[in-house]
Amino acid sequence: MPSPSLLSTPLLGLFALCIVVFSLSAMFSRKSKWDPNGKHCYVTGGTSGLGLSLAILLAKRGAHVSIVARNQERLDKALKDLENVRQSPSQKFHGYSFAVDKAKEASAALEASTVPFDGKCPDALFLCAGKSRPGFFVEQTEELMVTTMEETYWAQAWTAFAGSKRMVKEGVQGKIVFVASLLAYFSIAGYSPYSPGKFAIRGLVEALQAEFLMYGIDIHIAFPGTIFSPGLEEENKVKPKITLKLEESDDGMEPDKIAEYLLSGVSKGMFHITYDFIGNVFRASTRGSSPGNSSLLSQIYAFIGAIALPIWRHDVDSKVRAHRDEHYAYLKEKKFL
Ligand SMILES: NC(=O)C1=CN([C@@H]2O[C@H](COP(=O)(O)OP(=O)(O)OC[C@H]3O[C@@H](n4cnc5c(N)ncnc54)[C@H](OP(=O)(O)O)[C@@H]3O)[C@@H](O)[C@H]2O)C=CC1
Ligand SMILES: CCCCCCCCCCCCCCCC(=O)[C@@H](N)CO
Repeated sequence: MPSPSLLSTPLLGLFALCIVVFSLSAMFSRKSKWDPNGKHCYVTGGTSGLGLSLAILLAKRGAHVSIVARNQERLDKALKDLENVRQSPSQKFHGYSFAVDKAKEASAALEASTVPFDGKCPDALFLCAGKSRPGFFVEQTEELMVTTMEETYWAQAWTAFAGSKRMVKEGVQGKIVFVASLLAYFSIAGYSPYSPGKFAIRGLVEALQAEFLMYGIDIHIAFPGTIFSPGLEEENKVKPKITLKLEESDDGMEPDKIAEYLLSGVSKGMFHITYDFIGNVFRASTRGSSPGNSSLLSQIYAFIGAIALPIWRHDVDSKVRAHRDEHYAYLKEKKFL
């Protein structure tokens, strides 16, 4: 039998090699961090939950902030919140009431936001607007299926559509930051009206990230887990019981915390932004060829995923099967059957 010292020599060598590779990749990937100070940041959904937290955080970091949402009262309230954290008299804060899930309105909102900046396009678009209305697939109507795609996918895609045309025409080397969800990596029972739109966002950004290298426009996409927001309270009122149960293993986080992680990911130049254990595991296990997903750390998360995800899948599926009788009773009660 080889002595322990002989065994440890190749192991030590491998360990040293890993450290060298890791340090070299860290050295070469070190870029200067993006700083929102003095930049015009445009935040859709900036009156509630993650969007509001992000708008406040950007204002605290010295950015000019434009927020967009439909409800005027909440816009006014959010603008007061921004005033409360003002860092300098030169900062500009504006609110615009538009429905960004419609192409014309998304474009008009962006146009309006350029007025205080001599017609110049914002430097960064943070696309937080979105809505979730969970439910069972067989209970959806044709209209609901289309509306939910608007509320999730188009609510972000139309702004990116109008924004990127402007950025390219004006030569703005800006940023477009999409907010998907963990449910853009996988899904669970009850999210058929929501997950497809978030998956579609992921598809769009994979194409944009590749194409916009030509313009120097950076694309980012965040994959938050449960956010304790007013939106979550609303969706939980209609969320199927089984969905609530399957979500229990995600602890959830306050919007302020997620806004910090999101902005930190953007500043560091991360493409797929995940920040918690579950997010990192799903990102690394779904990584494909997306930039930044092949680091040593990602390989470790992928290894954990290879073991943990089949176990989780088994658990989720057995909970759904156990729910079958209750679900049929529910469908009868709702007169679907
Ligand atoms: N809450 C959660 O658990 C999770 C949420 N997400 C995603 O994160 C993002 C933020 O969610 P959350 O923090 O819950 O936010 P909220 O649901 O609390 O707030 C949504 C914001 O978006 C605005 N908005 C929604 N639809 C439109 C629209 N069509 N046009 C203009 N503004 C719109 C709302 O204002 P108004 O209604 O006045 O227009 C509000 O400002 C969403 O994209 C959501 O899908 C991702 C993972 C988990
Ligand atoms: C190691 C592996 C363990 C895996 C555990 C995974 C449990 C995840 C459950 C689902 C969480 C859903 C979060 C996003 C919700 C969302 O986007 C909506 N609320 C929209 O508002």
